[in-house]
Amino acid sequence: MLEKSISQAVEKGEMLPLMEEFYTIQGEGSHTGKAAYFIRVGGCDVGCHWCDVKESWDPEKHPPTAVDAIVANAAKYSKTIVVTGGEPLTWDMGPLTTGLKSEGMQVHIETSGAYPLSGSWDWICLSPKKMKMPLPEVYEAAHELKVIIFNKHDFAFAKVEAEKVSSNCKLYLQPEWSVREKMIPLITEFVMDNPEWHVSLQTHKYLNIP
Ligand SMILES: C[S@@+](CC[C@H](N)C(=O)[O-])C[C@H]1O[C@@H](n2cnc3c(N)ncnc32)[C@H](O)[C@@H]1O
Ligand SMILES: Nc1nc2[nH]cc(C(=O)O)c2c(=O)[nH]1
Ligand code: SF4
Ligand SMILES: [Mg+2]
Repeated sequence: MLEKSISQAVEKGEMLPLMEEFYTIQGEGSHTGKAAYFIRVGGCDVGCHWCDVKESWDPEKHPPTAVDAIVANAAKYSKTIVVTGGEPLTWDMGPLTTGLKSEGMQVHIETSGAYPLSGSWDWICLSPKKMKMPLPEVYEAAHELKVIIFNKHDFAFAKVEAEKVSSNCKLYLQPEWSVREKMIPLITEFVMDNPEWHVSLQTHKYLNIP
């Protein structure tokens, strides 16, 4: 394909910079423990200093891949698909989610909410970041709010963020991996004092799976 037609296809969400795809167990949040096929789309400019997938940030490092091919492949593995990144909402998620849903799949997203909500989703996990705050439409649509706890200030941030989501949105606190030993006791205490919040751990890292 010519370079211009590739960039036009990416613009329309018909091609996406694909970093990796893998069949594993959802390790985090509400669907922890569920088998799912992960589609990791490259490109993110939010810039979390503790991001565990920094290799995803530069979209130029990931080949533009036709959405039809991504869908056909994913269909072989699982009925549950998790689209993550990078920041998937950098791109138009319409064609990808239309394709996945036409195959009867349950389609979940992991997002910072920093860009307009595109695509149609069965489950939206919103993980807000102070550097680039979520858009109002993503707070409204989120099924799950997952706040990463890196330091004590993040508990106050979590409370403010919980005011912005719908009343039936599930609330999770997840320790930033590198400081988990320090933060887990604080998270435990906070959740016992504020039982509307639940603990989320990156269980895939304990299980040694992708
Ligand atoms: C890599 S991000 C990709 C999706 C999207 N950009 C986002 O941040 O939600 C997937 C999830 O991992 C979380 N995460 C990233 N690095 C982490 C770390 N070092 N410790 C704990 N959670 C982390 C993010 O907050 C997000 O919930
Ligand atoms: N097993 C597993 N579960 C996950 N949940 C969210 C992940 C992500 O990187 O978005 C992730 C991941 O990378 N692996
Ligand atoms: S928004 Fe997500 S992908 Fe982007 S830097 Fe933060 S954790 Fe990493
Ligand atoms: Mg991950």
